[in-house]
Amino acid sequence: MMTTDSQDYISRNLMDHMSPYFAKHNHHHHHAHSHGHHSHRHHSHSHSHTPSTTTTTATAHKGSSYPTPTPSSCNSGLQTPVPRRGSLAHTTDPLSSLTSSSSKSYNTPPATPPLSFPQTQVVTPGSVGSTSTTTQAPTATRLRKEPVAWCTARARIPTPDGSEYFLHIYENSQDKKEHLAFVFGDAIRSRSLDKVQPNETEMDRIKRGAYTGRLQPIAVAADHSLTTLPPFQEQEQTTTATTTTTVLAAAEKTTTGTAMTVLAADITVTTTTATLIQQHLKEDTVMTMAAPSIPLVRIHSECFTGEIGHSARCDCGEQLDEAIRRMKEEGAGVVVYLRQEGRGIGLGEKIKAYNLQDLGYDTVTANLLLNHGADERTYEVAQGILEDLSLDQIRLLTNNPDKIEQVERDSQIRVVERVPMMPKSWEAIEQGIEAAEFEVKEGAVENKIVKGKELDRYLKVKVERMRHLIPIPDAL
Ligand SMILES: Nc1nc2c(ncn2[C@@H]2O[C@H](COP(=O)(O)OP(=O)(O)OP(=O)(O)O)[C@@H](O)[C@H]2O)c(=O)[nH]1
Repeated sequence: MMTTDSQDYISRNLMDHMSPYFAKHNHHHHHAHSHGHHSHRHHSHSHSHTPSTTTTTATAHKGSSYPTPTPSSCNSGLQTPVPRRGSLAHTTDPLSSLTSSSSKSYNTPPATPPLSFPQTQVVTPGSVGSTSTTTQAPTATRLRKEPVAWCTARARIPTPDGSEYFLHIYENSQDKKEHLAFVFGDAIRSRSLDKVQPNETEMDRIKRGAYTGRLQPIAVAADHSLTTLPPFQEQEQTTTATTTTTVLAAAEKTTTGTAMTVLAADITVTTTTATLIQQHLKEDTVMTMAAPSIPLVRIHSECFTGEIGHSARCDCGEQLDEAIRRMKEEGAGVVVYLRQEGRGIGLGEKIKAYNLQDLGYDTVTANLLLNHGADERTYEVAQGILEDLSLDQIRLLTNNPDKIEQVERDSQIRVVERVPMMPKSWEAIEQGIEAAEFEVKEGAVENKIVKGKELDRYLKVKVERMRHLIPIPDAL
């Protein structure tokens, strides 16, 4: 799936072809390190996260009496010492004590990111490949201090049809949940994951997924001790590439003091250290990169019932499946999976809301009757994840205008296109066919579509009370 499309993107990592542990992936990646020039945006940590402004919010309803119902988420063998890079030990990062351990538990996230990012980063507006956009980023120069979200681990997930994606695990500064990103295609990289951490070894990086290409099995000793890795070799690497896109002039200092400079037009990337330099690195190469297309993104909120529980009360499972199917089809894209169950009220409260819905209250009113907002979700973490993936221009799969507004708010992220998600059962109605006859497209995991009276009512309320942009079929 990701043989051609992924080349449309600029490789954001300098570690391609790295060491014999990686299967050489299907193409010449290139090493125009674009992290530094990408947007480091200002983020106000001080503003509180107001609930959605979409609808009549909870406050007006708190404590009110119930109105009349109106129908309508190991390796003990890794002891063998792997040569450590002395230069990496010299860090001024005050957070280094938090960061050197590769056995950090994801369940106890630090209050601050594990990596020292430059204290202030001047961002010049615009980005790589900003050619075919309809919305322009603000022109003001922005400063930001800390990232909101950072990737702690990543691994390849093969899917039944033979395609695959990389699941990224994120920690963040806002809550203690593990939010996720399903990344399709090889070109979309996490800046925080790729950054070299103090004292880390090659194996540390492999364990947390900070490699490019694909891992391949190594000989494991009978006692399961780790086969000795060849010594790490530091060398200077210069990669030259030309690009047809406009690349911002930028400079970045990593935690190790590595200077990386990206110049416009003819990009010359020079690193003196930082990356795990491959012994088998090819000679300098020159290649032309196409302008990257704008990636498809789905910002999806957790829904246990709809995704795991086969519920026909909502179309959440179908939406997740459809988003993944489309990204497989395009060979690129990201599903940002936020642990905001029940529009932020949590599974237990959503279950209570379902009882009220069975009494006839609609999905919005049921939330309000439980003293919750109609929608308590926030999108700062999603913004942080998109920023970490260097995605500031996106095509967003959604029917929800509130989501678009919130993801763009106080950020340079721009939704350059909204890609609608028509519920399949409504699509069937529009096509004048039975839901059973609806042809589920190749690549979908579920071949059944969600349908029923409850779903129709839920969808209608989203249109009527939550501004969702889907046409209600005439037959309803
Ligand atoms: N409180 C509550 N939450 C629900 C209900 N049904 C689904 N959800 C949650 O709503 C979230 C999905 O929100 P949706 O409004 O379907 O979709 P959206 O993400 O806002 O909009 P789209 O991008 O257009 O799909 C998930 O967190 C679900 O758990 C419900 O009846 N009550």
